Amino acid sequence: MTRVPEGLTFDVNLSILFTGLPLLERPAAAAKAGFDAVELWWPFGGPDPSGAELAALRQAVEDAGVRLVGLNFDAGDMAAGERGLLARPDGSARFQVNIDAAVRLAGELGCTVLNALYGNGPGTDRDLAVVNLRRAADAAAGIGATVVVEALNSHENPRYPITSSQAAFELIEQVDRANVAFLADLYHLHRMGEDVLALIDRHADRFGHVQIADDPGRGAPGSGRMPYGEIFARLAAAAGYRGHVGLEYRHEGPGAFDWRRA
Ligand SMILES: O=C(O)C(=O)CO
Repeated sequence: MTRVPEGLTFDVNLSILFTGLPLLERPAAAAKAGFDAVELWWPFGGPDPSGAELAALRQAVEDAGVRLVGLNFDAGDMAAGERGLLARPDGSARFQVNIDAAVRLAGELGCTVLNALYGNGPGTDRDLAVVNLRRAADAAAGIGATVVVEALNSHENPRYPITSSQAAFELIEQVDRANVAFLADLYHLHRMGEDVLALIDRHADRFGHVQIADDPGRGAPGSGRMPYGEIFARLAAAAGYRGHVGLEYRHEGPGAFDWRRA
């Protein structure tokens, strides 16, 4: 049972929840479940989808009456384990093509958070990542959006080089753009042994977005051992962060959001 204080707003990640439905039916399912905001990993097979594909997604989001509040840039073949293109010499051209399409879609839907995953090694190139992040940030600035950098856990992502809040902060500092911030995915950080309560207390003002799941298992809050009652209380009290909290957990069958009613 998890107490949710006033002042926290949640959105549903439609790439990990409602996956039993076709993509275009998921925004309406989120609305029916009581949400007015959703987020997405890049949902297309390539970096530059057709106008018809983009229009269909836009229509589905608008018809459902929800707002897109987070969108990942194309991160390669996520189902095959790829986790971003930013720093990959063989993926950088694809990332650059995607910047336009992702920023355009985000702009049309009023989405102000764009997540750029770094890319798996071996062979990632830090300088390339910095160049690509600056390009993405400069394009995102044109629609008033922030680009976020996420740390993933190394148990599930053994070849992903950014696996701590500190590593993400260092990259963000190196990029040196006002609209580049940290995506605090509390599940990944907790799996890496970080003290997520202390992170919220000390660094909430550096968060551009927050995502949650419980650890272990990446299920709903309450399914694992993370102190979500306290996490929510600290997030609500933190002076620095007033954005959405993305529900990025797996759940099969009914009851995915019962923890909110508890
Ligand atoms: O790949 C993952 O696990 C993510 O959280 C991507 O945003």
